Amino acid sequence: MSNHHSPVDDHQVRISDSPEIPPAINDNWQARRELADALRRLNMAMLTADAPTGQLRAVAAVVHTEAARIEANERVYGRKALSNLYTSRQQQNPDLLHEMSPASGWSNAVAPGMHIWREGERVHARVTPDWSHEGPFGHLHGGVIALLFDHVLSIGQRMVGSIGHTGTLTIRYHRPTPINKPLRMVADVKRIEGRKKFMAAELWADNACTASCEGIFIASRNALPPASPEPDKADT
Ligand SMILES: CCCCC/C=C\C/C=C\C/C=C\C/C=C\CCCC(=O)SCCNC(=O)CCNC(=O)[C@H](O)C(C)(C)COP(=O)(O)OP(=O)(O)OC[C@H]1O[C@@H](n2cnc3c(N)ncnc32)[C@H](O)[C@@H]1OP(=O)(O)O
Repeated sequence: MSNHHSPVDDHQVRISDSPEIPPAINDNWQARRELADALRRLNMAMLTADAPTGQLRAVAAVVHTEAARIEANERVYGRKALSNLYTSRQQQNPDLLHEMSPASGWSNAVAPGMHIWREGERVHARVTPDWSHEGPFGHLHGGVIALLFDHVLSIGQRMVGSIGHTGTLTIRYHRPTPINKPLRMVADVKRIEGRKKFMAAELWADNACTASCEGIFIASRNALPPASPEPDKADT
């Protein structure tokens, strides 16, 4: 599982070129998306309903029972192991990051479900955080904003080669960011110096830029040079 020459390599992560969320890779992952949606709904219901104590305990018992049903299957821990499992079943390069990421994964109930796509030399993102991401009353948690920036910039690196680690993120919070409405993000690469990519991004709600971010991402020593014509061969 640790073979870094595996055909499944996170550095191959693709950026969509469509503002529409692509279909799940198969029916199993479609079902995972549906379960993640149900879990988000449950979480939101718990956070926003004046529910009686007995009802909350009864639902907790049911959910534990249902979780045990799923836990009884063979366990595969981590995106890499799961990707390798799918590859061994002849499904090419399943790109599970977009399903499993804690920032954008449609099949990860803790993610706010962000979609990222490329237009020209920029990446765009759309996300609608909700009450489960509240920080200041009625507004988005600053740490969630940092998560969204980190992820959009990380994916944006694919425009110019492979993905490197986040080295530094510098965020300026201009004004409180609303929740429960679609937010837009845009990111691009400002310059490349050796293994360092200098990136920038903005977060927009309606017609206001509520936060902006600069990020320095450091490519691995073994990564191919930036803007390689064959970025998919980048290695760890
Ligand atoms: C094998 C790693 C490949 C990277 C893979 C990364 C992510 C996974 C890949 C794909 C997943 C797909 C999508 C990912 C989606 C989300 C991921 C979000 C990204 C993250 O969530 S990722 C976790 C948070 N992240 C960390 O957990 C980093 C911990 N840290 C380290 O792993 C090292 O610290 C590292 C690698 C940062 C540097 O280590 P190093 O040894 O390669 O660097 P070195 O010292 O050689 O410096 C070389 C030049 O970078 C400058 N420099 C060094 N450090 C800097 C810094 N922090 N800020 C600004 N500049 C820095 C120096 O000043 C020098 O600059 P100069 O050349 O000009 O002198």
